Amino acid sequence: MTGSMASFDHIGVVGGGAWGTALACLARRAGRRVTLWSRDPAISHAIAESHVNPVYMPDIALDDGIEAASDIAALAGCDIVLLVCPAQAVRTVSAKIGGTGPIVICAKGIEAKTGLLMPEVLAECQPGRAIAVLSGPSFAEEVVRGLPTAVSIATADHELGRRLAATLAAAAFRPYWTHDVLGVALGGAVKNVLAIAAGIVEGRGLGTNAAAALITRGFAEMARLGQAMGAELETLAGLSGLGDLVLTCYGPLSRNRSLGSALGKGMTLAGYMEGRRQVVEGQATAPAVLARAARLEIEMPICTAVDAILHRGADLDQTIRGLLARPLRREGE
Ligand SMILES: NC(=O)C1=CN([C@@H]2O[C@H](COP(=O)(O)OP(=O)(O)OC[C@H]3O[C@@H](n4cnc5c(N)ncnc54)[C@H](O)[C@@H]3O)[C@@H](O)[C@H]2O)C=CC1
Ligand SMILES: O=C(CO)COP(=O)(O)O
Repeated sequence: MTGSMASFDHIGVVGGGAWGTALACLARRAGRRVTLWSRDPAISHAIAESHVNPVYMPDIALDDGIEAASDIAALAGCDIVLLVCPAQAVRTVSAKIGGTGPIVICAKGIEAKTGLLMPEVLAECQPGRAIAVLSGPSFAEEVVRGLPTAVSIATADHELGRRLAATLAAAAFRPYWTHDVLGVALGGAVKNVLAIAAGIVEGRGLGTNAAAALITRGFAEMARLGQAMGAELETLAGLSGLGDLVLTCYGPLSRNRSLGSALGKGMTLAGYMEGRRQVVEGQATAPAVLARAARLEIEMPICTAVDAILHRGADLDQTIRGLLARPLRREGE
């Protein structure tokens, strides 16, 4: 089912970063009314009035007709709200969203202080409210440039999934829907940690064989944890899991991969992040993934290595040697 009968008309967007800006443009292309709130009012007003995001996407002309809200309360009247802030801010920001319409989580990560996935956080902050997760291989800049992109939208309610897909679909944007909320949220969170590892492989000059092995064995880690938590393998092997893993591990636009690449070239985490405003989700999510995996007794050697390099002062080359020297085993074990 497509067309106006099935769609929502007025879309609220929370967050004026790269992805919130891209989703606001997309929703305009899909023919919707769009109201965007950013915690930095200068950004939402520049998007609405000058069609540019001066901080997060300065070189790209944006779609017109996006309305700026100076108060998040203005989004209470929207039919749906896209929540597009960093994962670690989702709890605080979501508590301020009024109204009763569905909230579509577009952040990818795990809350560090609780180990909860984004839909689990929302269930605590907005109990009883319909929740969906939008995730998949989708660099914001390519979406704004109108390049073809496909994503997953997960929600427990099948009919809502269809409506959300119909609402956001545009000529070059193709959402698929699924009921596997946990699988979509988990895949998007774990891929960011693995993308840091892929960046290290690139920055350290370990070669393309190593990059392919990293993606494959990284996916095995994602699938092990995801299945133990109740996610479906089909989802993990889909756009929001394997699809986004491949994009961020190979795509130079990835901020997680770029951090890894800098670490691989010898830079420190603090040095890389200094003065940088863009979120690098894998940093905070790495320890949270491991905490969740430990509870289920799941081994995640690549994610463990990333966490050790980022947060435990582990030596990069020694950590890589350690991974390569792990006991040999049957593939698929
Ligand atoms: N950039 C991309 O290509 C994509 C990003 N995402 C996800 O979307 C989420 C947001 O990413 P981006 O927009 O790219 O990040 P960004 O770094 O470009 O922008 C982050 C936005 O969140 C706001 N923000 C930061 N802390 C906040 C707080 N405590 N309260 C309220 N607002 C706060 C910032 O002011 C900014 O508007 C992340 O979870 C990311 O993984 C998902 C798909 C694609
Ligand atoms: O999630 C993304 C694309 O799907 C963006 O990845 P980065 O956050 O690593 O830039």
